[in-house]
Amino acid sequence: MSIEVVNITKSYKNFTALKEVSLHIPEGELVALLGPSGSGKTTLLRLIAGLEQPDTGAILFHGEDNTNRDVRERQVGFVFQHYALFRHMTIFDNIAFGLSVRSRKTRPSKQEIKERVHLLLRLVQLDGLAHRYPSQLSGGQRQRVALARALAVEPKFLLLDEPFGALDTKVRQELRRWLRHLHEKLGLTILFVTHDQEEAMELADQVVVMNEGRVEQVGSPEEIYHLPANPFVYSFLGRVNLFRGRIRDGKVRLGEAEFETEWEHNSGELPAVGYMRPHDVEIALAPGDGHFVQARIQHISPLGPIVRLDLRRLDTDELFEAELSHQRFSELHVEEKSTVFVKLNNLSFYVESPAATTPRPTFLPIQASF
Ligand SMILES: Nc1ncnc2c1ncn2[C@@H]1O[C@H](COP(=O)(O)OP(=O)(O)OP(=O)(O)O)[C@@H](O)[C@H]1O
Repeated sequence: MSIEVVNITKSYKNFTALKEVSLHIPEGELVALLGPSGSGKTTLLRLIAGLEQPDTGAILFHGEDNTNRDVRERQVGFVFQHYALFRHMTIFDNIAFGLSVRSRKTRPSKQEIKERVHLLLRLVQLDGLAHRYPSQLSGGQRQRVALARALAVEPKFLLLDEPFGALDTKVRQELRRWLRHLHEKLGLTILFVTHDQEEAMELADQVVVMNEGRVEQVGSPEEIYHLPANPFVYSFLGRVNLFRGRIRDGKVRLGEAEFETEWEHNSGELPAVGYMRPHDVEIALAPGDGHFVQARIQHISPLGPIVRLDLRRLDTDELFEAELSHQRFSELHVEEKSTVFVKLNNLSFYVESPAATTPRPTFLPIQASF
């Protein structure tokens, strides 16, 4: 079942939690809503589920308007961060709950319910635990029961709100792999909320990046990582260095480094910012071809598989980070206070749009040639 969110706005008193949000979630996709705390992810999920009503806009399931349908009519499966199983019920009864409370006309027979629950228990790899109570399971097992319970009523799609948020890293990783596998097996449309970019990148077919009640970008994990639409997305998806400079007549100057770009606006000189990931920073002991600037190593931190260097540019005084493999680091024979040459590689430039009329700045990514 596909989901269409059309121009939704939602306010609480005088606070606008969602601002003109539109989104298309194709049938069968595993989609992540990713954003910082307070960006509106849960609000959007609750509106799709029918737990809240939008001020304006519409929600369509498979092209059919569901905006005014109530939560039960929408046939959505939910799982929240805190598993919220019924503590006084066995695992079997928890999973069977949604079916056994149906009206007599639509309720399956006892035998059918039993078969379905056992099928689901096998699916979530918990067969044999039907007679236990939630307190006798681990956090990861409880969360799988919550998923089985959501699936029992054969929902049109699944909405998961930080489903693994309360679990430790190792269990989270296991459950992610398991959810991916489950999705492949069932082919169900799944929309899940996370503020963990690694979780979104690892699991999702499409990632929706949200910020301050708006959608900043929708794309595959590769697209949002390699072609971020604006500085917010760039910064949210991992560590990043910022180099501030100016653009004029298509040339960006960042301290002593100068870059040709395809910028064609005739708007005089404007501030431009270059973004660069720490793992793209190349360190050398002598300048080579390209854009090298000099920097002094302030601090060296060996961090598992990589070594992180904190550096200070000599031309602009800007601080930035580089991440090197241990092998490259040992080849360089550098130490704190060494001066090195840094290649400004793979920079993405953004200029705040001079024509922006909206209350928030729009950014124009520009292509540069090196
Ligand atoms: N019932 C409510 N009344 C008033 N404000 C609300 C209500 N629900 C949400 N908000 C506000 O709307 C904004 C968006 O909240 P929401 O829970 O959707 O964010 P989120 O992205 O899911 O954040 P988190 O990751 O922290 O759960 C927040 O500033 C929140 O305080």
